[in-house]
Amino acid sequence: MCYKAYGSGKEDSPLCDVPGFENCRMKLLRHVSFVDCPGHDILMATMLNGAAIMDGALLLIAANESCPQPQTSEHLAAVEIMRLQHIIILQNKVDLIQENVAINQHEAIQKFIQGTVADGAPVIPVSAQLKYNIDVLMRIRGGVAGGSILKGVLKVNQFIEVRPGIVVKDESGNIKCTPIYSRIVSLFAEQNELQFAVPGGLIGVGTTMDPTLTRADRLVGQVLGEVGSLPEVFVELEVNFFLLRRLLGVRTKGTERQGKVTKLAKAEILMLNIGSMSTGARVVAVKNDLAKLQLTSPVCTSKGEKIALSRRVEKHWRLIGWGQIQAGITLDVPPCPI
Ligand SMILES: Nc1nc2c(ncn2[C@@H]2O[C@H](COP(=O)(O)OP(=O)(O)OP(=O)(O)O)[C@@H](O)[C@H]2O)c(=O)[nH]1
Repeated sequence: MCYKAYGSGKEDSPLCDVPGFENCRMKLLRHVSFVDCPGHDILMATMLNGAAIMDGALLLIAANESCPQPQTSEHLAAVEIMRLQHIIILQNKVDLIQENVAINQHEAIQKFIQGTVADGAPVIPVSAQLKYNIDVLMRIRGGVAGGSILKGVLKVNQFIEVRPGIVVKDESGNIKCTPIYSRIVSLFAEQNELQFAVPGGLIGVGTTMDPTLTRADRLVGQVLGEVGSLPEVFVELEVNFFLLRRLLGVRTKGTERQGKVTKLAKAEILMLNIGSMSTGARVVAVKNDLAKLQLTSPVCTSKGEKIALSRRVEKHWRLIGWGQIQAGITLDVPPCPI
């Protein structure tokens, strides 16, 4: 799936301009409204009223003045009070200054926002009057997924899916998942832009996904890979397990037995770590070293994978053992629509 921003004059379902999809129509998902806030200090209350309904802010800084100006500090304070977390800083009027002045001011801006809610926000040099870089601003960036590659190669322009994707419960309480389909638009390791990425280290995967999907760690523990290559999505696992004799890292006095790990009990709740996914699980059956575990959230994994088992002991999740997936119940995943 890909996303594009158009002015409100555009038809609701324009034709897609991605090569290969020219005959597909796009679907209108969201309207974005811009509210102009007065910069002058006597109009601060008006600015605050406006900020109360906003999801994000563009903070304009004039490039031909020193930074910070008193009103800029005040506006940034308002952004903090209103807890706006999506901020883009625009260094405007760059047409009026030399490049070295712009670079010096960029550094001053970085110093100014350090430790504030705007720390790490992109600073884009623009000229509103000459429309310089306005296209960069208008290009809504897709979501970025971060993680490590377990096997294979990821390439720019590759079509990918994320599993389990969007998980919902239907009216009867049954879990349903819909994988997210997308395309890789960029790959990063540290600050380096890559054309392809291989296992080892942390990779940032820029995608065409709606950024609200990747925000606030919503996709943590999900698995990303080439369309059609990912393992199944499980809602129940059958594992053969091994329990530790004692809890690790717990001090026990004398011959006290507090630290002993007791057997798994039917209906007890455990926490499982499977790959990078943590999920709760209810023990539905135990026989010798085999246990059936009903998962609180579905997990994309495969038979043979190792899992860590934790139990809540005195308000903390403590490692009590590990296991290996033998079998399980999988969800029917709807086929890729493309
Ligand atoms: N040279 C140059 N002038 C600009 C640019 N952007 C805005 N201006 C000028 O700056 C002046 C102020 O612009 P406004 O858009 O009224 O600024 P504002 O921040 O909305 O001002 P308030 O409404 O008082 O908050 C105008 O004369 C604009 O023409 C730019 O990129 N380059």
